[in-house]
This record gives sequence, structure tokens and C-alpha cells, in this order.
Amino acid sequence: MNKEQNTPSNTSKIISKPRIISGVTLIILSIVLTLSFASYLMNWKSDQSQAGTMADKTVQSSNIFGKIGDWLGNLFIFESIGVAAFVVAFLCFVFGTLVFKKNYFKPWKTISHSLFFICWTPIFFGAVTNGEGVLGGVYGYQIMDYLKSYIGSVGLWMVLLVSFALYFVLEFNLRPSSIKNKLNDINDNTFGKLKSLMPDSDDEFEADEELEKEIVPENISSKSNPVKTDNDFSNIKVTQDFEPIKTPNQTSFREEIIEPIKESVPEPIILSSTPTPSQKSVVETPVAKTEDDFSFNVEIKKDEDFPVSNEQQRSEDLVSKHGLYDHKLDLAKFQMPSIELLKDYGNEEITINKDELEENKNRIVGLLKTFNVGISEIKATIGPTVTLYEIVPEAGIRVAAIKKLQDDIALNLSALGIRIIAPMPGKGTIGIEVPRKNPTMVSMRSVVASPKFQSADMDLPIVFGRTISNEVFVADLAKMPHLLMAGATGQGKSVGINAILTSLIYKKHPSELKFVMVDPKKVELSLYSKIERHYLAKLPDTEDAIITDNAKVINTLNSLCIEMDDRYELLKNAFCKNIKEYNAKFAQRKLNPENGHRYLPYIVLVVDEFADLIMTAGKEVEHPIARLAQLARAIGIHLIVATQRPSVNVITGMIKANFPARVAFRVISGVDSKTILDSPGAEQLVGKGDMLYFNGNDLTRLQCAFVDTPEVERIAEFVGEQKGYSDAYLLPEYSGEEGSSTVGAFDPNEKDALFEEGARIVVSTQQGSTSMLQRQLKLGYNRAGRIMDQLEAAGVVGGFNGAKAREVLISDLNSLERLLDELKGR
Ligand SMILES: Nc1ncnc2c1ncn2[C@@H]1O[C@H](COP(=O)(O)OP(=O)(O)OP(=O)(O)O)[C@@H](O)[C@H]1O
Repeated sequence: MNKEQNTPSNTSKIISKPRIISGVTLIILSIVLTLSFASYLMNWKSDQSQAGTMADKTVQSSNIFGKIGDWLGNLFIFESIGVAAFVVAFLCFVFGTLVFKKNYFKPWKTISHSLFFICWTPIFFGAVTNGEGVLGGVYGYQIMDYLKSYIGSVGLWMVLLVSFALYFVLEFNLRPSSIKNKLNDINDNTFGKLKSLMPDSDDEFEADEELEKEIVPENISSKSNPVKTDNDFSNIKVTQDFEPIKTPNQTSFREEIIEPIKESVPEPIILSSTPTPSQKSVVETPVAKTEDDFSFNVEIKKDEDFPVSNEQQRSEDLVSKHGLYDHKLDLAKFQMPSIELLKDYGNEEITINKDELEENKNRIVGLLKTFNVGISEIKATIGPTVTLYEIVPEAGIRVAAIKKLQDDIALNLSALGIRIIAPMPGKGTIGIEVPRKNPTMVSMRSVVASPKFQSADMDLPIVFGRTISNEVFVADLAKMPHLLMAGATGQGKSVGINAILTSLIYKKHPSELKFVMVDPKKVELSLYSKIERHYLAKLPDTEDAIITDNAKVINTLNSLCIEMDDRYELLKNAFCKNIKEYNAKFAQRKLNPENGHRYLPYIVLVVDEFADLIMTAGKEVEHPIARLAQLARAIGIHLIVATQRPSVNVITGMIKANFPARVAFRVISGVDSKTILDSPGAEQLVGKGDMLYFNGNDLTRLQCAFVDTPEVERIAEFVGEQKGYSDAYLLPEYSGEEGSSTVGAFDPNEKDALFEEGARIVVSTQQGSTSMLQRQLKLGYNRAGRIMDQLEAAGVVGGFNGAKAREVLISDLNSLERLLDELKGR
């Protein structure tokens, strides 16, 4: 079963009948065995002579359980493992309690301890008794005899002692440091106490009796601090697990305490004549007694003085036993894709075409001169697609004057893709980006292999490509936190999406990341179906993880909203602010899976063609997308929404406001560029992956890395062929909401109370718009949508029309009133 996907909900505490029966049976059996064994040990000599007389009624057994008890004792103790048979009885008891779901015992730990004693004790008693009596049983005697014949008595004892010592070291994970600390503790607790009660023989100062009386309780009070702490902890559980709490200062802690007291002895100064209980747990620094004869204590509380909560203790125990939780464990052998799967497109060195550079420079300088713009300096930076010419204008020339010349310069340079950046942010220059005649392709392989990406310490690193100064550009999707992509057809959008997905797959283990893929074009993302059981998420009971049907998108988006709400609940219960903190806490075993806690992978929703969705499903898609975009960043759900048509009815204000990070490939018009980037420029790009990235503040021109379909296919195959989870990551179930389905016939009984009022508003304004109804009637979207559907069923408005308002079928209020009367009569 896929651990990751199956969140244990609250385990039922109701115990089934068969469990009760088996639990009681095991516990009774353990009692019978214990009593039989004990009784057998007391009477075995007499009872053994009656062996084989089970059927003979005249023969009596002295065992408390009669012949059966006798038989059990004989079988387990004499013929098998001697006194270690009690361990078997104990195991029955342990399993009995486990069946009742009582975790008094840790099953594996108990079994391993028991097995050791079942093996070791008979041999030990075999060696001690030299086979006499029943303490070692036949097994103990024979093994002991066998070992003795090979390694002699000394060897046998050495084996027994060494194995016992090894058992302790391994079972209790003893280390020299912890043993030393333990010994120190014992030393301090016993000798230390005594010592503190005795006058120091080295001390030259001879304390008079009265003074000693005052010092003694003080010494105890100071020194009792560690002792007290130990006792406190031992109430919970004394193992080396507490070492982290004890070790830091305990030894030095005591030294610190003893020192000042010793020093204080020669002077007639007393710490505190009446120590209060609270003073026992603090470090006390004596300060010289003043003339006024009152004592003055300085307290510095140490970490170990504060009680450790049960929760914290539990998680520390778990971590020391099992280590941190490893979310990769389910797919521990999973291999991240190698760089070799990406195609090497050969030399990507940028070649300098001096003639082209010189020519462009002369043109720019000449042109600016004709417009009376003098230049004091010009510098060129060559990138993969464009060359950036940075101009330092002569003193007194206004930037706006140069900006106005943008079109003239472009015309003069007879090239597309001129972008003027005036002024260059952070520099006192004006930038002119001119596309190169022979651009250099940026391969995915080169950017993935770059140290910048390899060493990127980000939650969801994405390598987009290279900047115009040929620098690899890496951004963190988790920080964006959602990305809106637009670009006219054939300008590199799909390649861009593949570059993003590839970057994430190269950096994230399947346990850390899941994609929800929406592909209305049906072919763009189909390659990723191979990685369904590794990286994809889907709704339960759906066949394909990649969603191509718009109706299913609505369910998936709503399901993601439920997942978001669930995750917020988990974060709230765990007192965490974001997914990172939550997962860290989970790894430290501070969150109990029995309370629904689980490791949360990031979820990235990729929508390849958003326009198509908005056109067919309108608000039903817009609302959950906006909701996710507004709220989902903290809980690790990030959206990547791409569209060919960046028009305002696709990228609505609500969507735009929630997607601060945007990518624009070449678009058709300046208006489209403004819609996506809030500024012109994207219409000037040269296509083929030439893009602008806007992160809310800066606009960066990039050449997107190129990753071809066969490369993606190879990566998907490489991942898909490896062992995956049993299924895709399952999103919460979502059964469609009312109003989202098809509209049936008008039912007057189900008519909304505001139906008539709504109808009048629609007819009087001649607008079949749900949001208008929402505003006018001050309703929630769902109710307004329901009224609109009833209006449709009643024939007041036409059918759903994408993002557009519905057609109003009734032209005036008189006709409407007639219709309403008619409906009432039905
Ligand atoms: N980063 C790039 N580097 C080089 N060439 C590219 C790059 N991106 C795209 N191209 C070229 O442009 C072509 C079209 O790219 P792509 O399929 O990504 O366009 P698109 O915007 O997704 O188009 P559509 O919306 O119609 O699917 C590619 O086949 C490729 O030849």
C-alpha cells in the first residue's frame, strides 16, 4: 500500500469481537503457562517420575494445573528451554495486550529482547548447573555441552559474557560517552552526596560546627539539582535516549556549583539560610554577604531545568530509535534521471560576428545622431538570441527622447525584436536589444548541467534558460508562487512548459512533488502519462491522470481546493506556518500519523490551454483557480497556467491579481503584451523561445532552453520504468456541486426565493450575467448561479455561453410578468 497516499484517518478504537476473544485467550494462556511453569519448577522432581501417566486417573499431579500443567512444564522447561519458558508466557501476554491495541510494549523491541533471552538463558543455566536440574532445559544442556567440547569451559563462559555484553550494547545503543555519563551520574549521586556532606580534607579552612550546619543543606540543595533532574526523567523512562538532555553541562554544571561553594566556605558567607524548593533547580551563584546580613542569590536557569514535554520526549525517543522520517523510503532505490537523457546539441558557445556588431553600432549611433541624441559611450553584451547595446547618452539628453525613438530605431535596424530599456534598471545607461542574425540555441542539457541549477537551493527550482548576458537563469516556483504563461501559437510555450517540468523532475524525488496536468489540447502533455505512478496526481476512480476533458477539470480543481483546505487544517493542528515547517516537523516525528498527519508533497497544477477552459467552463474554472492562487502557496500547491490568447476575458483581473509571476513568449499585439505583462514588449520578441519573465518587479529577457519531444520521452521512460507507487497520488474525492450540472426542466417547487426578483433584474437590464445577479441581489456565486440555471429552465435566458453573458430571451417586463404568472399556475 502506498503509505504516502493513504492518510491514516483516526484509527478506530472499537475492538472487534474476534480480537477480544483472541486477546483474552492469549492473556489467560500466559497466566496458565506462568503458573504451570512456576508450579512445575517446585514439583518437577516428583512429577517427572509420573511422566507418561496422562491417561491414568489414579496418578495425581502436584502441579497447580494438574497433569496439563505438568505436561506444559515438562514440554517447555525440561525438554526445551528451561526457565526461559517464562519468556514464552510473557510473550503471550504481550501479544494479548497488543490485540487489545494497548501499546504498553513495543512489539519489535519486546520480541528481540525475548528472543535473546530464550537463546541465552538456557545455555547460561546449562553452564551454571552443568546440566543438572531443569533450569537450562535439554536445549540449554546440549548447546552448552556442544560448545564446551569445542571451546572448553573458559571459552564457553567468555562466549556467554561477551554475548551478554554485546546484547546490552546493541539493544541499548550504549556508547562510551553515555556509559561514562552514567557512571558519572552514579558517582555523583552516591559518592558526590557523601562527599558534599563531609568537610573537605584538603581545605585549610577548619569550619566550625555551626557554619557546617549552615553549609550542608546548601550544598545539598545546589547539588540536588542534577539528582532531582535525573529522578524526574526516570519517571518517564531512563535510557540513554536522555543523553542529549543530560550531557551538555551536567558534569561541568556540578563543578561550577561546587567551586563557588568551596570558595565561599573560608569566608563566613552563607548562600541562603533557608533554601526554597525553587532554588533547587537553579544554578546559584553566591554573592558576598553584605553588612545588612541578608542573602542574595543569582539564578541562571539552564535548559535542562525546564521540564521536557511528553510530546517532545516521544518524538525524541522515536528519532533516536528510527532516525528522522525519510519520505523517500518508499522509493528508496529511485534514480533521478541522468543528464545523458538530454540531447547534446553541440557547441553552444556564442560566436561574435564582428561585422554584425559594427554594423548595428554604426546604425544606432547614426540614427540617434539624426535625432540629435549624442552618445558618449556604447557597449555591447552578446546573448544567445539578442545583443544588448548599452548607450551612455551625452549629458543633458532626456531618456524620454530616446524612448520615443523606439519605432524609428527598429525601422532603421530593419529587424524585429528591438526593445529599448530606458533607463537600464540599476545602471545609468539606455539599453537597446537587437536580435542576432544567427542566434545560438540554448539546450536544456547545458542549463540542467550548469552549476547554478545543480547547486540551486530552492524548493521548486526551475531553469528557464539564459539571460541576454548568457547567464543561466534559475527561479523558484515556490516563491513565484504561481506562474502565468502566454504566447501566440508556435512561439515556444509548449517547449517552455516542458522545460519547467523537466527542471522539476531533475531536482525533485517523486515523494516530494506531484503534478496535476490539464491538457485540453490532448497531445501536449500526453508524454507524461508514463510517470503517472511517480509524479502525477489524480482524482480517485479516474483512469487517466492527465485531464483532457474540461468537465473533469472542474472536479479536479475543486478537489484541489479540498486538498488545500485539508492541508491548512493539518498545518493549523501542527502549529506550522507553511509546508516546509510542517514537513520538517513531520520528519522529526513530532506529528503523529494517527492524527492524520502525513508527509506533504508539493503539488504543481499545469494547465496547458487556459483560454479553452475559460471559454467552456467560465466561472466554474475561474473561481477555484483564483481561490487556489490566493491561498495555496503556504501549503505547497502552485499553479502554472498557460494560454495562447492573453485577452482580458481569459486572463481576467481576478486571475491576473493572483499570478504575480508571468512569462510572455511572443504575442501578436502590444495589447496582448499589456494584458500579460502590464507593459508592451512581448510583441517585439523574436519567437522560438525568446521570452520575457516578469516576477512582479523586474522584467528579464531570456532565451528559453530547448527540450525536444524525444528528450522528454526518454526522461518519462526512464522514470516510468522504475518502481513507482501503486497508483498516482490520489486527490480528495469531489462530487460535483449543485448547479454545475446540466439544467433540467423548470420545477416551481425548487424555485429559489429570489427567482422572480432575479428574473426582473435580468429582463430589465437585458443582461444574463450571473455576477450581475450576484451584485444586485448580494448573493454568493453558487446561489446566483442556481438562480441563473432556473431562469434558463424557465426560458428567461439562453444557455451557458462561456465567459460571455447569457442571451436574455424575454424582451420586456410585461412579457416576463405573464411568464411568471404562467409558471405559478403550473
Ligand atoms: N527555446 C527554444 N529554442 C529553440 N527553438 C524553439 C524554442 N522553443 C520553441 N522553439 C521552436 O518553435 C517551435 C514551436 O514551439 P512550441 O511547440 O513550443 O510552440 P507553442 O507556443 O507551444 O505552440 P502551440 O501553442 O501552437 O502549441 C518548436 O518546434 C521549435 O522549433
